Amino acid sequence: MSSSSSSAKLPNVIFVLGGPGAGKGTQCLKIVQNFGYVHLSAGDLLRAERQRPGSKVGEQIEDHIRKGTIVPVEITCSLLENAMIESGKETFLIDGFPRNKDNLDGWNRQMGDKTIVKGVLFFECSEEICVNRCLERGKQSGRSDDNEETLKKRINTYNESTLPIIQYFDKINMVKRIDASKSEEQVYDEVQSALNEIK
Ligand SMILES: Nc1ncnc2c1ncn2[C@@H]1O[C@H](COP(=O)(O)OP(=O)(O)OP(=O)(O)O)[C@@H](O)[C@H]1O
Ligand SMILES: Nc1ccn([C@@H]2O[C@H](COP(=O)(O)O)[C@@H](O)[C@H]2O)c(=O)n1
Repeated sequence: MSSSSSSAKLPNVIFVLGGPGAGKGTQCLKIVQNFGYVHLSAGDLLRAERQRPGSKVGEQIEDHIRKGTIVPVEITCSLLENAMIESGKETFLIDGFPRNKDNLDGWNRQMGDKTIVKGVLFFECSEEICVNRCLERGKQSGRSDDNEETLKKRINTYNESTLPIIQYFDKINMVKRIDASKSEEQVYDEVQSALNEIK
């Protein structure tokens, strides 16, 4: 992975991580409006690919989403890279990625020389709040994974596979912790301070 000072010409990336329902997508929308980043949600890209007529990996993606497990990085990273290229822009919030070691290793292989990772926004939130937010969202979202059974698996995947990735970034001082249990406005105040420090 390129460090923050390797080249001014490469696209800049901020990874956005946190538990399911922590509020990553909500805050990314606010950031886009005020900071001009392009928001790419790995989950949204996977859901769109799952629906795309003719997709060879649609069933595989659906299987992982229903089980709350992580899609192989070759699929997710290609979707991210294509979306980055199509946007024609140079600053990206990559939301919900890297979710496990396979994601991180795959990113480093495929994108490590093509991007600069500037930092990680970590939306810290209790399991209870995350689950409640997802169940509330599930009443309207139509998402096949916003239900109690899948949420147990998603939380398990988060604890076992994603937290170690956040800890890895923390050890190399790349993480900005945000208290995501607060109101949307309070969380966004913390987000702005964090982004100003990353820039
Ligand atoms: N600070 C907040 N306080 C209360 N509710 C919130 C807050 N932030 C987001 N929400 C609500 O919680 C739900 C989950 O938020 P959001 O979709 O942004 O989470 P996420 O981290 O992107 O989730 P996922 O990773 O599962 O896609 C949404 O219904 C959203 O409106
Ligand atoms: N890097 C990723 C991101 C997501 N997934 C799959 O999508 C599901 C929903 O993700 P959200 O970020 O929208 O909550 C997630 O549970 C995974 O099944 C993935 O495989 N890899």
